[in-house]
Amino acid sequence: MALHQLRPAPEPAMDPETPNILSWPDLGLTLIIEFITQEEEAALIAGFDANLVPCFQPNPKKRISQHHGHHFDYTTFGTTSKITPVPDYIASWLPRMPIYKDKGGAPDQFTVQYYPPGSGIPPHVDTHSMFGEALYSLSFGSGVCMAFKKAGKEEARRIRMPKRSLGVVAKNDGEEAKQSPNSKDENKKDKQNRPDHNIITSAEEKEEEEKPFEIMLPARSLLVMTGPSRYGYTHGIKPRKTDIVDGKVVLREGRYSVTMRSVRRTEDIGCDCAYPGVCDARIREEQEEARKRAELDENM
Ligand SMILES: O=C(O)CCC(=O)C(=O)O
Ligand SMILES: [Fe+2]
Repeated sequence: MALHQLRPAPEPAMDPETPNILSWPDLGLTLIIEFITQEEEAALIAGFDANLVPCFQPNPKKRISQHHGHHFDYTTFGTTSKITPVPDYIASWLPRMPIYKDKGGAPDQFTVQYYPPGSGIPPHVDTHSMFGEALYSLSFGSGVCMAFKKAGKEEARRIRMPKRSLGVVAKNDGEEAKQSPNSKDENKKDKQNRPDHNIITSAEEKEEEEKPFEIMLPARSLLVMTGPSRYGYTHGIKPRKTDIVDGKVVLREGRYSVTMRSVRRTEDIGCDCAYPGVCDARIREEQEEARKRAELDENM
């Protein structure tokens, strides 16, 4: 993302009692610095590496993901029926996580990803209907700038495009190298390297209603997205080799993250957020109504 396309990041609020917590209350965004220790970080890296499929030859330009707990489904952007145990290198610090009972409760879906320098993840909104409100991202190995953009007309249009979202198979964005030692099926299904979630690619991002801004996520920090940042903004990582941190160009290094979500129970599936334009639940309802209307018209 060229610098001129960005707006300055909003200033975080800081409580002198907890200087390691930055928050953007208007966005529902919280960043906890040094959430895990260096030892926990080393254990996470060792655990991830040990979990790589033997002889797996990763594409050095693509990110690699591993799933624990409920497995992420790259077809529906929800979860598969597969559940595997959460490894100790994650379970050990989980009790320290801030849990919001009214925002989905404790996470039970864990995606660990490795981003080689230069790689990223396209701007997207994680599926509203499938996961609880609070989304967590723990960064380790290295930091990275994450871009946020208020979803506008363009995002609403894109999310309605066939094969881009709403539980239909998405097109290959060539971004992610998938390997999961736990599931050959997932690898097969994901052969085409499907993007995560409701992807809004940047290539045709023309009409910028509000420019994106970036926030630096340092190694060992925990980002929590709720409210507007979860439901009404896209988040993503621009594929590039450098970031600007405190006005200085910083070379990116390999970054890992654990994305944590809580899977909504069947009776809770749905969404009544304030962002119907980019809400898969509302769009599905909208499309269902349109289909019924068309059927009625046909029968008249
Ligand atoms: O790597 C990250 O911090 C975020 C990944 C993400 O947004 C996702 O998996 O939905
Ligand atoms: Fe995401």
